[in-house]
Amino acid sequence: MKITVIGAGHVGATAAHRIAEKQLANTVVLLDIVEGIPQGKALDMYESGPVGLFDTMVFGTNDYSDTADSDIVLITAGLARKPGMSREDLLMKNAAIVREVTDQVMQYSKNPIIIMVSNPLDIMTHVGYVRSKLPKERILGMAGVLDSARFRSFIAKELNVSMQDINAFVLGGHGDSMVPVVKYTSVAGIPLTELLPQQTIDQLVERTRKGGAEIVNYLKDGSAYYAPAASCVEMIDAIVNDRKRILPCSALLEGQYGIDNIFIGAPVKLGKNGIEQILEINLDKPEIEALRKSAAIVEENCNNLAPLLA
Ligand SMILES: NC(=O)c1ccc[n+]([C@@H]2O[C@H](COP(=O)([O-])OP(=O)(O)OC[C@H]3O[C@@H](n4cnc5c(N)ncnc54)[C@H](O)[C@@H]3O)[C@@H](O)[C@H]2O)c1
Ligand SMILES: O=C(O)C[C@H](O)C(=O)O
Repeated sequence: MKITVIGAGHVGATAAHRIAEKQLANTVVLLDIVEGIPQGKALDMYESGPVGLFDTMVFGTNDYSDTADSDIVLITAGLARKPGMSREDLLMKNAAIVREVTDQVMQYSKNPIIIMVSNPLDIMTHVGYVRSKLPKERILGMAGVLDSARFRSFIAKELNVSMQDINAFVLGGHGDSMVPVVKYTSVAGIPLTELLPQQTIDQLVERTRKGGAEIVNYLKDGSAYYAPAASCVEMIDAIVNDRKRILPCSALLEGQYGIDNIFIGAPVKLGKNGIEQILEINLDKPEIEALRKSAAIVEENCNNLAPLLA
C-alpha cells in the first residue's frame, strides 16, 4: 500500500505522521511545492519510527514521479483561511492549485482513490473529479467526519460522558450551511433529544457550524489540523482495511436527496473500492431543505469555476 499526501503543511504533515504511526501503508510519500519542507518533515517522521514503533517508509519530495502508482492520494495543498475569511474566499486560488495538483497526480497514478481536503471542500472535490476523470466511487472529500467529530466532542463535554458513546451525523456542504442531523444523533443509542433541552442542542449545533472559524480565530494565521488530520486517517483506515464504515463524506450525488451532479456530504459506505454505497436516509422536511440549500451554494460556486475546469 502506497499513500501519497500532497501538501506538507499543517494538515498534510499531521496526517502523514498518523498514517505512518498506524502503519496503514508500507510507503508514505509527502509532496509539497516548497523545496526542503517535505524532505525535512518526512525524514523527521521516519526517525520517530524506533520510538513510535512503526516501520513505515516515509519520504518527502517535490517530484510527482515519486508518487507513481499510489493507491490513495490525500490532497491538502492550498491556502488556509485567516480570521474574517470564509472558506469560499479561498475558491479561485485553491481551485487553480487543486487543478494543477490533480493533473500531476494522474500523470503517475492510473487508478488511485483521491481524498480531497483543500477548501472550499465540496467544490475542490468537484474540481478533482472533473480533472482526474476517476470513477465517482474513487474521489471523495473529507469534512463530514470532522464536523461530526466536533459535534460529538461538544455533546460529550456537555453531558460529561465518553466521546465513544456518541453517534452523530453532520451532512451537507462544509460551510456555514452544513446540516447537523439531530434526529440521528444519540448517546449509547439514546436519542440526544431525550438527554438535552432543545435550547442546548441548538447551541451545540451552532457551535459545530462555526467550529472551523472558532479555531481560526484562536490561531489567527491558519486553520485547524489535529482533528482534520485524524478525520482523514479514519477515512483512510476504512479504505485500507476494507472496513465498510458508514461515514459522512463529500460524494457525488446523482439524484439522492433530490440533488444531482453535486459533491456534498452524505452518509457513505467506505471500503477498499472507495465509496461502495451512498445511503439515502429518511430526513425531516427542514433537514432536506437545508441540505438542498447547502447543495445550491456548492452548485453556484462550481458554475463560477466552469472556465477553470475546462
Ligand atoms: N476539509 C476540511 O475539513 C479541512 C480541514 C482543515 C483544513 N482544510 C484545508 O486544507 C488546506 C490545507 O490546510 P493546512 O492547514 O495544511 O495549510 P498549510 O498552509 O499549513 O499547508 C498547505 C501546504 O500546501 C502547499 N502547497 C501550496 N500550493 C501547492 C502546490 N501547487 N503543490 C503542492 N503543494 C502546495 C503549501 O506549500 C503548504 O505546505 C486548506 O485549504 C484548508 O482550508 C480543510
Ligand atoms: O475552518 C477552516 O477553514 C478549515 C477547516 O475547514 C475546518 O473546518 O477546520
